[in-house]
Formats: sequence, C-alpha cells, structure tokens
Amino acid sequence: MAGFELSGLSASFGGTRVVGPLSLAIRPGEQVALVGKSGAGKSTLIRLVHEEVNRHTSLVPQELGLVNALPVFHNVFMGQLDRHSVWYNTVTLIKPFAEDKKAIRALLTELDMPEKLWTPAAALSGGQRQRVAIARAMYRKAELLLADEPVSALDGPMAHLVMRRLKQHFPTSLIALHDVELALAYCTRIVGIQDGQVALDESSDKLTASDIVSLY
Ligand SMILES: Nc1ncnc2c1ncn2[C@@H]1O[C@H](COP(=O)(O)OP(=O)(O)OP(=O)(O)O)[C@@H](O)[C@H]1O
Repeated sequence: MAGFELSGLSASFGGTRVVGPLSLAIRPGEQVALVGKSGAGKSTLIRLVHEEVNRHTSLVPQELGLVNALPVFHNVFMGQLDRHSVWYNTVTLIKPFAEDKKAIRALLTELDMPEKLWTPAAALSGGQRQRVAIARAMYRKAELLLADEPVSALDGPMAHLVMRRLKQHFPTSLIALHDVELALAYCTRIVGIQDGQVALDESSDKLTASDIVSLY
C-alpha cells in the first residue's frame, strides 16, 4: 500500500489540542509537501501518520536517530534490520556481507558521500548526518516516504540533489518542508498546516510561492 486515507487524526499535549481532528488522504504516486510555520503541527502530523501506516513507510524523522558509535554503513543497514534474522544482523555487526556493502555504497554514491561508508556517525557534519538518515530510508525501500524537514541542514545544490533522489526512490511521499520553493519544485501537491488544521490543499501547479506565504 503506497497511499493512505486517514481520518480523525488528532494530538494533544497537556490537554491542549495541537493537531486536528483532521483527515488526510494521499493517493499512490502523489508527492505531498507539508508546509506551515514553526509549531503549526507538521511534525506531529507526520508522527500520527507514521503510527497509522508504520509497516509500509520509510521514515526520515527530524531527530535523525543515528547511532553515533556505529559507522555510516551500519546506520544505513538499520533501514532493513526487521527484514533479516537475528543471526544475519549479528554477523553484519562484525563482518558485513558483500552484497549489503555494495548496495549501501551505491546509495551513498547517489548522495555524494561514498567515502564516508566506514566513518562513525559521530564524526559527520550535520548535513552528512541528514544524508545518512535519508540513505537509511532509501535502503528500507518502502513505497511511502514520510520525511520531516529532510534537507534542512543541506546547502542549495545538495538540497536539490537530495530532493531529486527522494523523488526517484519513492513513488509516494509526505514531506514537511520549510523551503517553499523546494516544495513547489519537487512535490505535486501542497498541504498547508495552520494551528493544527489543514488551511490549504492544492496541486503545486496551481500555486505560486506567494499563495503559500499567507500561511506564515
Ligand atoms: N512533546 C511535546 N510536548 C508538548 N508540546 C509539544 C510536544 N511536541 C510538540 N508540541 C507542541 O505541538 C505544537 C506542534 O508542534 P510540531 O513539532 O508538530 O510543529 P511543526 O509544525 O513541526 O514545527 P517545526 O516547523 O518547528 O518543526 C507546537 O505548539 C509544539 O509546542
């Protein structure tokens, strides 16, 4: 299942509702950008969707969740931990299999950092760490991508490269993006969140940046 149709999505903290109740449906093949000002509820909504459709997703959370003491290889390999036996995962920790090394090196090459394959995550820059989390999501190979500000630590050209790769790897996606130009360039649909509600839901080709700015 690549798309989803969810209703009654809502979240509260300390008795204050911060998202919903709202409905969100994404058809297979849609790339949806979630936009809106800081605190509008985008991360919370992505978390709610992830809880509902967990098994079918590749997730890039804002808190990247890398294991600093492990090399890049193992951090990316984690994208498929639940697809292998305990025996396979344990052996991989000590002596990775050639086919996994090849596949993960290829992903890192796509993200312009193949030379970091054996570098501990602790020794990476913020932008490199973000690309490792993206490689982990790609390695997972789910049909649906859920990503929360996946290019926030990347410079312009690298942000474009990563957005292109995400589009190539995932037929369907829901991506929180604060960069409106990237949202319009790489996503087919824009969903604007304001105070935890959907305030805009339109095809990208019918919108300009100034239509979206009113949300901020
Ligand atoms: N763990 C938490 N405890 C209390 N309040 C929270 C918690 N997580 C989020 N909130 C509140 O929920 C609201 C929505 O937060 P959320 O992180 O979803 O916003 P966002 O649109 O993703 O913001 P940003 O663009 O800054 O990441 C905010 O008012 C925030 O303060």
